[in-house]
Amino acid sequence: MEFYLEAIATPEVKVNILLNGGHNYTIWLKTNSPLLQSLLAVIRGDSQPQTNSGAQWFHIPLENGHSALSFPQSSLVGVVTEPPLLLENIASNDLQGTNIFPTPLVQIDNFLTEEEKLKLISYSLEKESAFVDTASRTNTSYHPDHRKSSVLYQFPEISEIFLRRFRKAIPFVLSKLGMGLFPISRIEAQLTAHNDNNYFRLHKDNGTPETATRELTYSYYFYREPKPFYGGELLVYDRKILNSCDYPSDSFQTIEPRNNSIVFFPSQCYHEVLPVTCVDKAFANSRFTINGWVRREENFKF
Ligand SMILES: O=C(O)CCC(=O)C(=O)O
Ligand SMILES: [Fe+2]
Repeated sequence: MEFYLEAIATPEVKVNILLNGGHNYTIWLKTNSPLLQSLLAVIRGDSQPQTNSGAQWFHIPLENGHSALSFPQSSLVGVVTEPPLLLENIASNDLQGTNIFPTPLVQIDNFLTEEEKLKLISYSLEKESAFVDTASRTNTSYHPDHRKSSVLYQFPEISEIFLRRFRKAIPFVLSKLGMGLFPISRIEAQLTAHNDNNYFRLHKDNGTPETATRELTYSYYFYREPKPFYGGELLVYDRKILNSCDYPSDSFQTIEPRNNSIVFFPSQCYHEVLPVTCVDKAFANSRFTINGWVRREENFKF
């Protein structure tokens, strides 16, 4: 199922520009405005080097163009943004001679109410016959055993329960992960079941042209109590950059699929689901998830 939203992340950001000498000015900018990107690039220290013609300048129209704020790039000391836009400090990581980037990750417990979670469980059990094998969509002759699980792509009856909570969490989650806000084109969601000896081998979620706009991966876990399976941990790997390509590093975090918890991480990070052991093999005793991806608008670049 795919949900189309206008943009749940704030479309406009309040930016307080801090200049040398203690001056500051507040303006409002769209999250995808080139001016905002340029201001952030200067703060990050990755703007173009200055040319012979002298210092580069910012010229910012104010009051519908009746006045302008002009200052050289070198006067920009910082910006205060509301909501917070956090910058990934790639440059300083390079300086330290490391090409390993720890994956930021957030897991939130008690994401839904107990009643809502129970409703998701009984809904999933009612729909057992509508679940399909994931193998046909994911496995290839090259990787015949890449994934084993079953999935339900349509579940309109319960999407609202989940989405209500999900929408609210996004700005907090992006800020916790150190990811900037982005205009959201859509949120994808699927309901999966991992039963005995089901797994999903190492992969990342945005590695093809069709999936390239996925920015944020999430997985919400729910199942019957007492916990009817073991295994099924999610391993999320740190990133290793070599010759501008990224690979999973040897280091990873192990996420216990705690009942009624949701985990978030950037879609560019490699991860895998370890095999589940579900002794009685009953569908009702599966490790269930609602999982998916938050996509940015196609033409938006960080
Ligand atoms: O079930 C999980 O914990 C993650 C699933 C996953 O990685 C995916 O569906 O792409
Ligand atoms: Fe994945």
